[in-house]
Formats: sequence, structure tokens, C-alpha cells
Amino acid sequence: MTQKVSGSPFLKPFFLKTPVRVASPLQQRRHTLPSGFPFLELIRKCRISFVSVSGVCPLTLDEVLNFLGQCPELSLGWFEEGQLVAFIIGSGWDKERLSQKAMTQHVPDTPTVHIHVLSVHRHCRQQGKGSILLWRYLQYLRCMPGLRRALLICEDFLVPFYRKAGFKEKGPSEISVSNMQFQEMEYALGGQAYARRNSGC
Ligand SMILES: CC(=O)SCCNC(=O)CCNC(=O)[C@H](O)C(C)(C)COP(=O)(O)OP(=O)(O)OC[C@H]1O[C@@H](n2cnc3c(N)ncnc32)[C@H](O)[C@@H]1OP(=O)(O)O
Repeated sequence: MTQKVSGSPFLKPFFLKTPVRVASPLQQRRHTLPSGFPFLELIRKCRISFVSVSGVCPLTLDEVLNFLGQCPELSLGWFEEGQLVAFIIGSGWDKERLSQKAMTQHVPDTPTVHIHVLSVHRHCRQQGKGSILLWRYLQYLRCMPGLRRALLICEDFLVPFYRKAGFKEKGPSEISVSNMQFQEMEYALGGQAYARRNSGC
């Protein structure tokens, strides 16, 4: 499903005009990367337009490129008219809880996905896009064999946002970035046979 242009890996793209419907595999195949898709724009926006409320970009450019290169299938982008409006970057992890190492490391072939960042372009926030992309991403993960759960860390004020999406709190994270503290949250992907059967996987 990964598409490459000029040798660079890209987020798996999709257009979501009618967000509550999950696209069938056939429909997904019709979604093609716009020609000349500006990959570098993603990187630029990651720094300028996708930064967090506290002004911190959760991932460095090198880390984004690293994860896109190592596990592009765990990232997802939302494009409108060829422009990236939101994205999720994930990687694999193999421990019960996230540690500082998880911030920079991808562990392949594990049942746990570490969601490093969900980010919506600052002009497109509070329109439901973050929730929709996260929901779509979790549906997508459910379709991937062997995956059992997704983990993330977030600041306290975003706990209700992730709770609403079905995540459960695991308590304070041992990870700290620039003296910021985080809560760790978990989403169970397993035991969703009904969802899998009915989600076009
Ligand atoms: C694992 C991680 O990535 S944690 C870091 C999350 N990402 C960031 O901080 C990057 C900058 N922020 C963003 O990109 C976006 O604001 C996101 C991803 C947090 C939310 O995406 P949006 O599209 O704006 O959210 P969406 O419209 O779907 O949902 C809105 C809900 O999000 C929550 N929310 C969004 N931003 C905030 C905020 N700054 N403070 C508190 N709650 C917030 C609220 O619960 C809100 O619900 P309400 O409308 O009832 O008030």
C-alpha cells in the first residue's frame, strides 16, 4: 500500500469527503497520490503548521523521515486537494509500557503500535478531523494481522480527547520531553472480529 515517488516513502493517502464511511479495499485502491505530491511540504508543515499547543513539534525532521522510511505502513495522511491536512506517525514497540527509547526506535513485527503523533494543520483544527483520522487509523490497524494494541503519550489536557476515541489511561508516563510530563494511554485492537468482518478488511 506504500507509494514511493522519487525514492521517498509517503504516508498512505486517502480522501475522506464522507468521513463516517470506511472505504472498501477497492475504493482504497482508487485513491492515488496526487502527482508531484509535496513530500517536503509535510516536513515543513510538521515544524510550522502542525506544532502542538505548547509550540513543540513532537518529532524532529530526522525522526519523521526515519519512521516513514522504516515503517511507512504505520503512518497515515489525510489529503484534501493534494494538500496534507492531518497525519499520524506510528512505529512498532515491544514492551508493556512506552519508554524513552520508544521515542526514536521502531521494533518490527510486534503486536504494539506506538502512535508518536497525531497532528492536524492549525487551520483545520476543531473541525473533527483529528478524531476522524484517528478513528480511521485505528480501523486500519485492526485490519493488520498480528496487531493487538496502540499506545501513545499525551499531555493531560488531551486525555479526554483520546478517552473519547476509546483509549484507556495507563498512568503517568516515564517519558519526559523538555520537562513536560505525559499520560500514557492504550487502545485495544484485539478481539474485534466483528469490527474486522464489517470494516472491509
Ligand atoms: C500522541 C499525540 O500525538 S499527542 C499530541 C497531539 N497533537 C498535537 O498536540 C498537535 C497539535 N494539535 C492538533 O493537531 C489537534 O488539535 C489535535 C490532533 C490535538 C486535535 O485535532 P482536532 O481536529 O482539532 O480535534 P477534533 O476537532 O477532532 O476534536 C476536538 C476535540 O479535541 C479536544 N481538543 C483539541 N485540542 C485541544 C486542546 N488544545 N485542549 C483541550 N482539548 C483539545 C477537545 O476534546 C475537542 O472537543 P470539543 O470540540 O468538545 O471541545
